[in-house]
Amino acid sequence: MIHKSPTRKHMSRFCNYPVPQTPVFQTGGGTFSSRRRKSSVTPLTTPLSTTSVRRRSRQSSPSRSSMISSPTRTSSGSSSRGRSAEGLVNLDNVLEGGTTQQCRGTISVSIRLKPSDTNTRSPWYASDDHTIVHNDLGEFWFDKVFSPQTNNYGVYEEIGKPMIDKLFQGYNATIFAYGMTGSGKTFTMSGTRDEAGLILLSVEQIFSQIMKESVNNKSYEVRVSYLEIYNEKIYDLLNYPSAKSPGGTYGSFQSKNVPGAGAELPVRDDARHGVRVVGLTEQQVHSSEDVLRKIELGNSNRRTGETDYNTRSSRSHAIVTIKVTCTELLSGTDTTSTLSLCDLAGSERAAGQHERRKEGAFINKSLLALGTVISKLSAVSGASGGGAATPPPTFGNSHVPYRDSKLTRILQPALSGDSIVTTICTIDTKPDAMSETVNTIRFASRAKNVSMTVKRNEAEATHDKDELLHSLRRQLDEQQDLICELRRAQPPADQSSCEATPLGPSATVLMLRRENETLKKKLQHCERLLDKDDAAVEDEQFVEIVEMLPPAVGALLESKIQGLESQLREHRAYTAQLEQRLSEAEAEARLVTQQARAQAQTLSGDDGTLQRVVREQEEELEELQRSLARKNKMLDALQSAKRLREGALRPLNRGLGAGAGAGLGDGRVAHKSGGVGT
Ligand SMILES: Nc1ncnc2c1ncn2[C@@H]1O[C@H](COP(=O)(O)OP(=O)(O)OP(=O)(O)O)[C@@H](O)[C@H]1O
Repeated sequence: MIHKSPTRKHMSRFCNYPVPQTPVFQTGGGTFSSRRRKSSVTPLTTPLSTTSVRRRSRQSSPSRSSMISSPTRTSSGSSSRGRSAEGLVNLDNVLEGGTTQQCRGTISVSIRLKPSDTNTRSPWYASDDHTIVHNDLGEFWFDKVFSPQTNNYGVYEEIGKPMIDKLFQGYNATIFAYGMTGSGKTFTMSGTRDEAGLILLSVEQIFSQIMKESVNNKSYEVRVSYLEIYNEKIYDLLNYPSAKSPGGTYGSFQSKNVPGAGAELPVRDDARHGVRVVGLTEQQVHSSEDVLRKIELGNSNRRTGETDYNTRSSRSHAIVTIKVTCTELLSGTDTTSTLSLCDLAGSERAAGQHERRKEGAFINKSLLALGTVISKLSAVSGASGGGAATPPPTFGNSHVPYRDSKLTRILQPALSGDSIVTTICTIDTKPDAMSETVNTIRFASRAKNVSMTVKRNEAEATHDKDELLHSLRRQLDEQQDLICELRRAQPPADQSSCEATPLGPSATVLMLRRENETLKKKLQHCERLLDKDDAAVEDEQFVEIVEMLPPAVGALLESKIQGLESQLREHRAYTAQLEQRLSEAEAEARLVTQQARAQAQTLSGDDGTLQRVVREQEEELEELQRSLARKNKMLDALQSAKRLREGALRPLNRGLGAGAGAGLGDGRVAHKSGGVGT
């Protein structure tokens, strides 16, 4: 959006470069002041209030250093927050039942100035965080203007992070980079080895957010796809033949080696999903590293070549789509939101080389189609008054030529209100790029005028309830098996619990103990006898009696005592032997117990961990049982509702007959496909 219309003087001096249109927002022929425009046309990613912006700024700073190698804070990055928070306070959300169901506003547009590689003073410069100035053309106001000093992280914080936040609120989000060849689109989106780009930073944020949100019975699935549009043909960059032709571009495909790889993919209007690329692979990913590996693979497949402005110019439009599906386990509902990151090929003047010229023609044609679509959307928005106060128009597809190129067909859902859209327009401020820069500013101005209403994706019931139940039951069984296994592997809490295991070495110990007990009792008995005998022998009266007895009787008594003494010696020897065996058996038992403990520790880390694991498993088991009970209730309710509905519909169906139902279905399909046409 233009902050100040260029003066006549400026226009006459720069008549070779048609100046971007004046803003469409006018009252009684006059243009709104910049402050008025800021508050009336609100980008969809703008935070709700000043406080929320400031809070987010503080919260995001700790993660900054962890995400980039050189966390230098640019002056523009830090000052912009306060500035933007002043003017952009009204997001115009529609609230339904306390929850934001849709967002209304305009496409958010930013300009990024590429650092100059010469000492020549450029006529373009950023005068503040929202204004780009040309010495002669005047000032142009946008949601954000990034000075040449802003690094990729600064750009990500301003335009990438708010989009990820929206993604997790259930909105689709699209970021695309537009600009002339060599102006920094790929640098912004993909970054370099030293400086991560928007794709990497966004993916990291998505996975860190998933880590935070994966509690409270939510589970996430992330899928990635990557396509390119080269010479008006769509290719899957993740399903591609491996060999490159000499010269850096793909000359001929070797699809015979990889089935389906490298084949051109058609675009179709799907009744359920709208516009989609048929056959595009979506690969499941589990970490940001996983995504990056795939994107690197895709990048190596992307067609590049040398142009006058860029030694490694992207010769195709490339779109990375990250699909995040959140499943609420308790309600069994899924919400899928997609983030699309588009690195468009650069607009350029005619190149010398034939191949480059041909590619350039396709690139320019598709960018022209995109420009026309944006221009139409901008005009429709302008005609309806733009701004948040007036409801944005529903774009009749017949007015907007989406079908003029593959790029606009693919971007059609996003531009028709299916997604929050942010565009970053990169410009190279060197003098010989002047006409391309003016074109980019014109495109950006028109994009800034496009207002749209974006609906939040609705949660869908998981299709197969039986499958969910089955999987919960299976989990339950597995948990129970695991608990039993852990209990079996767990060593006894104390030594005496050896008895709990009737087999194995502890049974030997038990047997020996019992034998020992018996022997001890026998020994005690013998000792008692012996004690008696000894006492008797030592007893003076007993001795007197023995002496008084006839010698034969005395001798008999004495021999009895001696017999008892020898029996006692035998028992003592036997007891010593048994005690020796017992101590050996106990040593063996200790060894076995230690081994059992060690085994259990290997299984669970240590005794405490094992106990904890068992406890956690039990808690989880209880939770699953509760969840199962809730599911069962829900199923019952659904089934009874279904029966009721069938009961209610039966007389109606009989009245209408089968033909009427088929007619309704056909009518819906015809209406849908008619709606998508141009
Ligand atoms: N903001 C920037 N800071 C530092 N270097 C940059 C910046 N923008 C671009 N460059 C450098 O300029 C060169 C061209 O950039 P890049 O390849 O990103 O351009 P592009 O717009 O994607 O071009 P094309 O459309 O031809 O693919 C690269 O070497 C890149 O590293």
